[in-house]
Amino acid sequence: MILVVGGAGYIGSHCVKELVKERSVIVLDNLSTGHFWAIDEKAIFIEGDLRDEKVVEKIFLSYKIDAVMHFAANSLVSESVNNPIKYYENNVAGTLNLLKQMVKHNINNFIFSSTAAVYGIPKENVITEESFTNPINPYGKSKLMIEEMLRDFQSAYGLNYVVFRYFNAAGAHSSKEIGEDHEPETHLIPLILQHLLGKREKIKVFGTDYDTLDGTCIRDYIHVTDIAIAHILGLDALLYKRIDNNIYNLGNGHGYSVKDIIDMCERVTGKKATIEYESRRIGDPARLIASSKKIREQLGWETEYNLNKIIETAWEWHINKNLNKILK
Ligand SMILES: NC(=O)c1ccc[n+]([C@@H]2O[C@H](COP(=O)([O-])OP(=O)(O)OC[C@H]3O[C@@H](n4cnc5c(N)ncnc54)[C@H](O)[C@@H]3O)[C@@H](O)[C@H]2O)c1
Ligand SMILES: O=c1ccn([C@@H]2O[C@H](COP(=O)(O)OP(=O)(O)O[C@H]3O[C@H](CO)[C@@H](O)[C@H](O)[C@H]3O)[C@@H](O)[C@H]2O)c(=O)[nH]1
Repeated sequence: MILVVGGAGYIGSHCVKELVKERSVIVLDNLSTGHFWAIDEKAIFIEGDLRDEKVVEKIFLSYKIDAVMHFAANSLVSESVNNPIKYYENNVAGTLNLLKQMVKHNINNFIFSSTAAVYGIPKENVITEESFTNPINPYGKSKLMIEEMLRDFQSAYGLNYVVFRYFNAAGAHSSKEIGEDHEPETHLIPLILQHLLGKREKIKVFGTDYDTLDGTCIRDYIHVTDIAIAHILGLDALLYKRIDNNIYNLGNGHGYSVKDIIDMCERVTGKKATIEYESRRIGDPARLIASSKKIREQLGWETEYNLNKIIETAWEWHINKNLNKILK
Protein backbone atom coordinates (compact mmCIF):
# COMPACT_ATOMS: atom_id res chain seq x y z
CA MET A 1 0.00 0.00 0.00
CA ILE A 2 1.21 3.49 -0.88
CA LEU A 3 0.63 6.47 1.42
CA VAL A 4 0.13 9.71 -0.52
CA VAL A 5 0.46 12.75 1.71
CA GLY A 6 -1.17 15.75 0.02
CA GLY A 7 -3.13 13.49 -2.36
CA ALA A 8 -6.10 15.90 -2.47
CA GLY A 9 -3.95 18.63 -4.02
CA TYR A 10 -3.35 19.46 -7.66
CA ILE A 11 -0.35 17.26 -8.42
CA GLY A 12 -1.04 14.69 -5.68
CA SER A 13 -4.56 13.95 -6.97
CA HIS A 14 -3.21 13.30 -10.49
CA CYS A 15 -0.62 10.90 -9.06
CA VAL A 16 -3.31 9.10 -7.07
CA LYS A 17 -5.30 8.62 -10.31
CA GLU A 18 -2.31 6.82 -11.86
CA LEU A 19 -1.42 4.89 -8.71
CA VAL A 20 -4.87 3.39 -8.11
CA LYS A 21 -4.66 1.62 -11.49
CA GLU A 22 -2.20 -0.84 -9.97
CA ARG A 23 -1.92 -0.34 -6.22
CA SER A 24 -3.82 0.26 -3.03
CA VAL A 25 -3.58 3.88 -2.01
CA ILE A 26 -4.23 5.79 1.17
CA VAL A 27 -4.36 9.59 1.11
CA LEU A 28 -3.57 11.79 4.10
CA ASP A 29 -4.55 15.43 3.57
CA ASN A 30 -5.76 18.26 5.80
CA LEU A 31 -7.67 19.82 2.85
CA SER A 32 -6.02 23.20 3.54
CA THR A 33 -5.51 23.77 -0.20
CA GLY A 34 -6.74 20.44 -1.62
CA HIS A 35 -10.24 19.16 -2.33
CA PHE A 36 -12.09 16.06 -1.20
CA TRP A 37 -13.71 15.74 -4.66
CA ALA A 38 -10.29 15.51 -6.28
CA ILE A 39 -9.38 12.26 -4.51
CA ASP A 40 -10.00 9.18 -6.64
CA GLU A 41 -12.77 7.11 -5.05
CA LYS A 42 -10.62 3.97 -5.12
CA ALA A 43 -8.27 5.52 -2.56
CA ILE A 44 -8.83 5.46 1.20
CA PHE A 45 -8.96 9.00 2.57
CA ILE A 46 -7.87 10.16 6.00
CA GLU A 47 -8.42 13.80 6.80
CA GLY A 48 -5.59 14.89 9.04
CA ASP A 49 -2.44 16.91 9.36
CA LEU A 50 1.02 15.53 8.73
CA ARG A 51 2.32 17.52 11.69
CA ASP A 52 0.04 15.51 13.97
CA GLU A 53 2.23 12.66 15.20
CA LYS A 54 -0.73 10.58 16.39
CA VAL A 55 -2.49 10.68 13.02
CA VAL A 56 0.65 9.68 11.13
CA GLU A 57 1.54 6.96 13.63
CA LYS A 58 -1.97 5.52 13.48
CA ILE A 59 -1.69 5.13 9.71
CA PHE A 60 1.64 3.32 10.01
CA LEU A 61 0.22 1.04 12.71
CA SER A 62 -3.00 0.29 10.82
CA TYR A 63 -1.73 -0.31 7.27
CA LYS A 64 1.26 -2.02 5.72
CA ILE A 65 2.82 0.92 3.91
CA ASP A 66 5.44 0.08 1.26
CA ALA A 67 6.28 3.64 0.28
CA VAL A 68 5.32 7.23 1.02
CA MET A 69 4.81 9.93 -1.62
CA HIS A 70 4.94 13.38 -0.09
CA PHE A 71 3.25 16.27 -1.92
CA ALA A 72 1.91 18.22 1.08
CA ALA A 73 3.42 21.67 1.42
CA ASN A 74 2.76 25.34 1.23
CA SER A 75 4.17 26.57 -2.04
CA LEU A 76 3.54 30.27 -2.67
CA VAL A 77 6.82 32.11 -3.08
CA SER A 78 5.64 35.58 -2.01
CA GLU A 79 3.74 34.20 0.99
CA SER A 80 6.91 32.40 2.06
CA VAL A 81 8.82 35.71 2.01
CA ASN A 82 6.23 37.39 4.26
CA ASN A 83 5.49 34.40 6.48
CA PRO A 84 8.55 32.12 6.65
CA ILE A 85 7.32 30.53 9.91
CA LYS A 86 4.45 28.91 7.99
CA TYR A 87 6.91 27.45 5.48
CA TYR A 88 9.51 26.15 7.90
CA GLU A 89 6.73 24.78 10.13
CA ASN A 90 4.60 23.04 7.52
CA ASN A 91 7.23 22.09 4.96
CA VAL A 92 10.31 21.39 7.08
CA ALA A 93 8.91 20.45 10.52
CA GLY A 94 5.96 18.63 8.92
CA THR A 95 8.26 16.53 6.75
CA LEU A 96 10.54 15.83 9.73
CA ASN A 97 7.54 14.51 11.63
CA LEU A 98 6.61 12.22 8.74
CA LEU A 99 10.18 10.96 8.34
CA LYS A 100 10.57 10.34 12.09
CA GLN A 101 7.48 8.14 12.03
CA MET A 102 8.76 6.33 8.94
CA VAL A 103 12.04 5.54 10.70
CA LYS A 104 10.17 4.42 13.83
CA HIS A 105 7.98 2.05 11.82
CA ASN A 106 10.73 0.88 9.52
CA ILE A 107 9.26 2.24 6.28
CA ASN A 108 12.13 2.91 3.92
CA ASN A 109 10.85 4.22 0.60
CA PHE A 110 10.12 7.90 0.12
CA ILE A 111 9.29 10.09 -2.88
CA PHE A 112 9.49 13.82 -2.38
CA SER A 113 8.12 16.83 -4.34
CA SER A 114 10.86 19.39 -4.63
CA THR A 115 11.05 22.34 -6.97
CA ALA A 116 13.07 24.29 -9.51
CA ALA A 117 13.05 27.04 -6.86
CA VAL A 118 16.00 25.26 -5.18
CA TYR A 119 18.21 26.58 -8.02
CA GLY A 120 17.45 30.23 -7.25
CA ILE A 121 18.76 32.34 -10.13
CA PRO A 122 20.70 29.78 -12.15
CA LYS A 123 23.74 30.69 -14.22
CA GLU A 124 23.08 28.07 -16.90
CA ASN A 125 20.43 28.41 -19.59
CA VAL A 126 19.47 24.77 -19.12
CA ILE A 127 19.53 23.44 -15.57
CA THR A 128 20.83 19.96 -14.71
CA GLU A 129 20.62 18.25 -11.35
CA GLU A 130 24.28 19.18 -10.85
CA SER A 131 23.61 22.90 -11.26
CA PHE A 132 24.36 24.98 -8.18
CA THR A 133 21.50 25.21 -5.69
CA ASN A 134 20.99 28.61 -4.13
CA PRO A 135 17.31 29.24 -3.32
CA ILE A 136 16.34 32.89 -2.95
CA ASN A 137 13.15 32.56 -0.92
CA PRO A 138 11.99 30.60 2.17
CA TYR A 139 9.86 28.29 0.00
CA GLY A 140 12.86 27.14 -2.07
CA LYS A 141 15.02 27.01 1.06
CA SER A 142 12.49 24.85 2.88
CA LYS A 143 12.56 22.33 0.01
CA LEU A 144 16.36 22.26 -0.15
CA MET A 145 16.54 21.75 3.64
CA ILE A 146 14.33 18.69 3.23
CA GLU A 147 16.55 17.36 0.44
CA GLU A 148 19.50 17.67 2.82
CA MET A 149 17.54 16.02 5.60
CA LEU A 150 16.88 13.08 3.27
CA ARG A 151 20.61 12.63 2.64
CA ASP A 152 21.21 12.46 6.40
CA PHE A 153 18.33 10.05 6.92
CA GLN A 154 19.72 7.86 4.17
CA SER A 155 23.14 7.57 5.76
CA ALA A 156 21.87 7.24 9.35
CA TYR A 157 18.75 5.09 8.89
CA GLY A 158 18.98 3.62 5.40
CA LEU A 159 16.04 5.60 3.98
CA ASN A 160 15.70 5.12 0.19
CA TYR A 161 14.39 8.18 -1.59
CA VAL A 162 13.71 9.83 -4.90
CA VAL A 163 13.45 13.61 -5.13
CA PHE A 164 11.64 15.18 -8.08
CA ARG A 165 12.37 18.83 -8.76
CA TYR A 166 9.32 19.97 -10.73
CA PHE A 167 9.49 22.93 -13.06
CA ASN A 168 6.13 24.60 -13.81
CA ALA A 169 3.34 22.06 -13.40
CA ALA A 170 0.34 22.78 -15.63
CA GLY A 171 -2.56 21.15 -17.49
CA ALA A 172 -5.34 18.87 -16.31
CA HIS A 173 -6.38 15.21 -16.34
CA SER A 174 -7.68 13.85 -19.65
CA SER A 175 -10.92 12.81 -17.90
CA LYS A 176 -11.60 16.53 -17.19
CA GLU A 177 -12.48 15.45 -13.64
CA ILE A 178 -9.52 17.07 -11.93
CA GLY A 179 -7.28 20.00 -12.69
CA GLU A 180 -5.59 22.98 -11.11
CA ASP A 181 -7.93 24.60 -8.59
CA HIS A 182 -6.04 26.79 -6.14
CA GLU A 183 -7.60 29.54 -4.03
CA PRO A 184 -6.11 32.08 -4.37
CA GLU A 185 -4.79 31.22 -7.84
CA THR A 186 -1.33 32.63 -8.56
CA HIS A 187 -0.16 30.48 -11.49
CA LEU A 188 0.03 31.95 -14.96
CA ILE A 189 -1.92 29.46 -17.12
CA PRO A 190 -5.03 29.12 -14.91
CA LEU A 191 -5.08 32.91 -14.43
CA ILE A 192 -5.05 33.51 -18.20
CA LEU A 193 -7.75 30.88 -18.77
CA GLN A 194 -9.94 32.29 -15.99
CA HIS A 195 -9.59 35.71 -17.65
CA LEU A 196 -10.51 34.27 -21.07
CA LEU A 197 -13.55 32.66 -19.46
CA GLY A 198 -14.63 36.10 -18.26
CA LYS A 199 -13.83 35.48 -14.60
CA ARG A 200 -11.05 38.08 -14.40
CA GLU A 201 -10.90 41.50 -16.00
CA LYS A 202 -7.40 41.14 -17.42
CA ILE A 203 -4.13 39.29 -17.21
CA LYS A 204 -1.14 41.01 -15.65
CA VAL A 205 2.34 40.45 -17.05
CA PHE A 206 4.95 40.83 -14.34
CA GLY A 207 8.03 42.44 -15.88
CA THR A 208 8.90 43.25 -19.49
CA ASP A 209 12.56 44.18 -18.93
CA TYR A 210 14.09 40.74 -18.37
CA ASP A 211 17.09 39.68 -20.39
CA THR A 212 14.98 37.46 -22.68
CA LEU A 213 13.90 37.81 -26.31
CA ASP A 214 10.58 39.56 -25.57
CA GLY A 215 11.55 40.85 -22.11
CA THR A 216 9.18 38.55 -20.16
CA CYS A 217 10.16 35.57 -17.96
CA ILE A 218 10.78 32.17 -19.45
CA ARG A 219 9.57 28.96 -17.81
CA ASP A 220 9.47 25.24 -18.61
CA TYR A 221 5.86 23.98 -18.40
CA ILE A 222 5.32 20.31 -17.69
CA HIS A 223 2.00 18.46 -17.76
CA VAL A 224 0.76 17.19 -14.42
CA THR A 225 0.13 13.68 -15.81
CA ASP A 226 3.70 13.52 -17.12
CA ILE A 227 4.77 14.36 -13.56
CA ALA A 228 2.49 11.61 -12.24
CA ILE A 229 4.02 9.06 -14.64
CA ALA A 230 7.51 10.02 -13.40
CA HIS A 231 6.32 9.20 -9.88
CA ILE A 232 5.12 5.76 -10.96
CA LEU A 233 8.50 5.07 -12.59
CA GLY A 234 10.34 6.37 -9.52
CA LEU A 235 8.22 4.25 -7.22
CA ASP A 236 8.80 1.06 -9.21
CA ALA A 237 12.52 1.76 -9.36
CA LEU A 238 12.64 2.27 -5.60
CA LEU A 239 10.51 -0.77 -4.72
CA TYR A 240 12.36 -3.09 -7.08
CA LYS A 241 15.71 -1.65 -6.03
CA ARG A 242 16.74 -0.48 -9.48
CA ILE A 243 17.82 2.89 -8.09
CA ASP A 244 18.25 4.51 -4.76
CA ASN A 245 18.62 8.04 -3.50
CA ASN A 246 18.33 10.02 -6.65
CA ILE A 247 17.31 13.53 -7.62
CA TYR A 248 15.59 14.20 -10.95
CA ASN A 249 14.47 17.36 -12.72
CA LEU A 250 11.00 17.16 -14.27
CA GLY A 251 10.52 19.53 -17.20
CA ASN A 252 9.96 19.46 -20.95
CA GLY A 253 13.28 21.14 -21.75
CA HIS A 254 11.57 23.99 -23.68
CA GLY A 255 11.34 27.53 -22.42
CA TYR A 256 8.28 29.71 -23.09
CA SER A 257 7.95 33.37 -22.20
CA VAL A 258 4.90 34.84 -20.46
CA LYS A 259 3.93 36.38 -23.81
CA ASP A 260 4.29 33.00 -25.57
CA ILE A 261 1.92 31.49 -23.02
CA ILE A 262 -0.67 34.22 -23.51
CA ASP A 263 -0.42 33.77 -27.31
CA MET A 264 -0.88 30.01 -27.04
CA CYS A 265 -3.87 30.42 -24.69
CA GLU A 266 -5.45 32.81 -27.17
CA ARG A 267 -4.86 30.35 -30.01
CA VAL A 268 -6.28 27.36 -28.09
CA THR A 269 -9.36 29.20 -26.85
CA GLY A 270 -9.95 31.44 -29.87
CA LYS A 271 -10.33 34.40 -27.49
CA LYS A 272 -8.37 37.64 -27.11
CA ALA A 273 -6.79 38.61 -23.80
CA THR A 274 -6.64 42.06 -22.23
CA ILE A 275 -3.11 42.47 -20.97
CA GLU A 276 -1.77 44.84 -18.34
CA TYR A 277 1.99 45.24 -18.09
CA GLU A 278 3.30 45.56 -14.54
CA SER A 279 6.68 45.76 -12.87
CA ARG A 280 8.58 42.60 -11.97
CA ARG A 281 7.20 40.27 -9.28
CA ILE A 282 9.72 39.92 -6.42
CA GLY A 283 11.81 36.76 -6.53
CA ASP A 284 11.16 35.75 -10.17
CA PRO A 285 14.24 34.45 -11.98
CA ALA A 286 14.37 35.42 -15.69
CA ARG A 287 14.69 31.89 -17.05
CA LEU A 288 14.10 28.37 -15.71
CA ILE A 289 14.52 25.53 -18.19
CA ALA A 290 15.14 21.94 -17.18
CA SER A 291 17.38 19.31 -18.54
CA SER A 292 15.48 16.10 -17.78
CA LYS A 293 18.06 13.93 -19.54
CA LYS A 294 18.86 12.07 -16.32
CA ILE A 295 15.36 10.68 -15.72
CA ARG A 296 14.84 9.98 -19.41
CA GLU A 297 18.04 7.92 -19.49
CA GLN A 298 17.77 6.24 -16.09
CA LEU A 299 14.03 5.60 -15.79
CA GLY A 300 12.91 5.77 -19.42
CA TRP A 301 10.56 8.71 -18.72
CA GLU A 302 8.90 10.18 -21.80
CA THR A 303 6.66 13.21 -21.82
CA GLU A 304 3.38 13.01 -23.67
CA TYR A 305 2.18 16.62 -23.52
CA ASN A 306 3.67 19.62 -25.35
CA LEU A 307 2.62 23.17 -24.51
CA ASN A 308 -0.34 23.09 -26.89
CA LYS A 309 -1.73 19.92 -25.28
CA ILE A 310 -1.02 21.26 -21.79
CA ILE A 311 -3.13 24.33 -22.46
CA GLU A 312 -5.85 22.35 -24.27
CA THR A 313 -6.33 20.02 -21.29
CA ALA A 314 -6.30 22.96 -18.88
CA TRP A 315 -8.91 24.77 -20.99
CA GLU A 316 -11.16 21.69 -21.20
CA TRP A 317 -11.01 21.35 -17.43
CA HIS A 318 -11.87 25.02 -16.85
CA ILE A 319 -14.84 24.81 -19.21
CA ASN A 320 -16.06 21.59 -17.63
CA LYS A 321 -15.77 23.03 -14.12
CA ASN A 322 -17.68 26.10 -15.21
CA LEU A 323 -20.44 23.97 -16.77
CA ASN A 324 -20.77 21.87 -13.64
CA LYS A 325 -21.17 25.02 -11.55
CA ILE A 326 -23.89 26.35 -13.87
CA LEU A 327 -25.74 22.99 -13.81
CA LYS A 328 -25.72 22.81 -9.98
N1 LIG B 1 2.45 23.39 -8.76
C1 LIG B 1 3.70 23.55 -9.17
O1 LIG B 1 3.97 24.11 -10.24
C2 LIG B 1 4.84 23.01 -8.33
C3 LIG B 1 6.14 23.20 -8.80
C4 LIG B 1 7.19 22.70 -8.03
C5 LIG B 1 6.95 21.99 -6.87
N2 LIG B 1 5.68 21.83 -6.43
C6 LIG B 1 5.47 21.08 -5.19
O2 LIG B 1 4.57 20.01 -5.45
C7 LIG B 1 3.76 19.72 -4.33
C8 LIG B 1 2.30 19.74 -4.72
O3 LIG B 1 1.99 21.01 -5.28
P1 LIG B 1 0.50 21.38 -5.69
O4 LIG B 1 0.57 22.47 -6.68
O5 LIG B 1 -0.24 20.13 -5.99
O6 LIG B 1 -0.03 21.99 -4.32
P2 LIG B 1 -1.47 21.86 -3.64
O7 LIG B 1 -1.55 22.98 -2.66
O8 LIG B 1 -2.53 21.76 -4.68
O9 LIG B 1 -1.37 20.47 -2.89
C9 LIG B 1 -0.82 20.32 -1.60
C10 LIG B 1 -1.73 19.39 -0.81
O10 LIG B 1 -1.16 19.17 0.48
C11 LIG B 1 -2.17 19.36 1.49
N3 LIG B 1 -1.46 19.79 2.72
C12 LIG B 1 -0.74 20.91 2.90
N4 LIG B 1 -0.24 20.94 4.16
C13 LIG B 1 -0.66 19.79 4.78
C14 LIG B 1 -0.48 19.25 6.08
N5 LIG B 1 0.22 19.89 7.02
N6 LIG B 1 -1.04 18.04 6.36
C15 LIG B 1 -1.77 17.38 5.41
N7 LIG B 1 -1.98 17.86 4.17
C16 LIG B 1 -1.43 19.05 3.86
C17 LIG B 1 -3.10 20.39 0.91
O11 LIG B 1 -4.40 20.37 1.48
C18 LIG B 1 -3.12 19.99 -0.57
O12 LIG B 1 -4.11 19.02 -0.83
C19 LIG B 1 4.14 20.75 -3.28
O13 LIG B 1 5.06 20.14 -2.40
C20 LIG B 1 4.81 21.85 -4.09
O14 LIG B 1 5.76 22.54 -3.31
C21 LIG B 1 4.61 22.32 -7.13
O1 LIG C 1 -0.48 36.85 -13.20
C1 LIG C 1 0.65 36.45 -13.50
C2 LIG C 1 1.21 35.27 -12.93
C3 LIG C 1 2.49 34.92 -13.29
N1 LIG C 1 3.20 35.66 -14.17
C4 LIG C 1 4.55 35.24 -14.56
O2 LIG C 1 4.45 33.96 -15.13
C5 LIG C 1 5.60 33.18 -14.83
C6 LIG C 1 5.17 31.88 -14.16
O3 LIG C 1 4.62 32.20 -12.89
P1 LIG C 1 3.83 31.15 -11.98
O4 LIG C 1 2.82 30.44 -12.79
O5 LIG C 1 3.37 31.89 -10.77
O6 LIG C 1 4.94 30.07 -11.61
P2 LIG C 1 6.38 30.26 -10.95
O7 LIG C 1 6.46 31.50 -10.15
O8 LIG C 1 7.39 30.10 -12.06
O9 LIG C 1 6.46 29.05 -9.93
C7 LIG C 1 6.03 27.71 -10.21
O10 LIG C 1 7.09 26.98 -10.73
C8 LIG C 1 8.20 26.86 -9.87
C9 LIG C 1 9.23 26.03 -10.57
O11 LIG C 1 9.65 26.61 -11.77
C10 LIG C 1 7.79 26.19 -8.58
O12 LIG C 1 8.86 26.23 -7.69
C11 LIG C 1 6.63 26.90 -7.92
O13 LIG C 1 6.17 26.13 -6.83
C12 LIG C 1 5.53 27.05 -8.93
O14 LIG C 1 4.49 27.84 -8.37
C13 LIG C 1 6.47 34.06 -13.92
O15 LIG C 1 7.43 34.67 -14.71
C14 LIG C 1 5.50 35.12 -13.40
O16 LIG C 1 6.11 36.36 -13.14
C15 LIG C 1 2.66 36.81 -14.74
O17 LIG C 1 3.31 37.49 -15.52
N2 LIG C 1 1.40 37.15 -14.39
